[in-house]
Amino acid sequence: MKIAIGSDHGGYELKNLIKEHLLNKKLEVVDFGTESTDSCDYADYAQGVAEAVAKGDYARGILICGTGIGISIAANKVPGIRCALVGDCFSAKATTEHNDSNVLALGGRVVGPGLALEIVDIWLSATFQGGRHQKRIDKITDIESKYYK
Ligand SMILES: O=C[C@H](O)[C@H](O)[C@H](O)COP(=O)(O)O
Repeated sequence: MKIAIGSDHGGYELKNLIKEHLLNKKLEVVDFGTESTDSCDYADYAQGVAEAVAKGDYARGILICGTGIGISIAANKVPGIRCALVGDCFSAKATTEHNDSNVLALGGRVVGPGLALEIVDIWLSATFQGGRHQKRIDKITDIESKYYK
């Protein structure tokens, strides 16, 4: 599985930890930046990762900023992206099973490293359940089509 990962300065340290964790699991991970803790703008990294996932170049994306909020808002502007901001294990499983989220957002200043890695593992290993959930995702896509021509 190919995973695109990106962060702003507020998520930089957690991003490195997650990257190392995924590489140890022999997953293919490509880092879309940022490269340091110097102040930068989360929208730039959200766009890079979200567009790469939407194009189909990567199966999943992971985005981290200070809270996870700004970077998830930005990612969700890219058509085809279902970015879920997650801070607990129950939601990590549910958002794959129910929302088929293709991007995970985390808050580097919110969740500790242990919980963050657990969330990533649960999110990646859960399976989309389809059925009634697919119908609901189709309705999200319908909303997108109304605004993005
Ligand atoms: O939603 C936005 C993110 O949490 C940013 O990481 C945060 O706003 C950056 O804040 P600052 O520029 O004060 O480090």
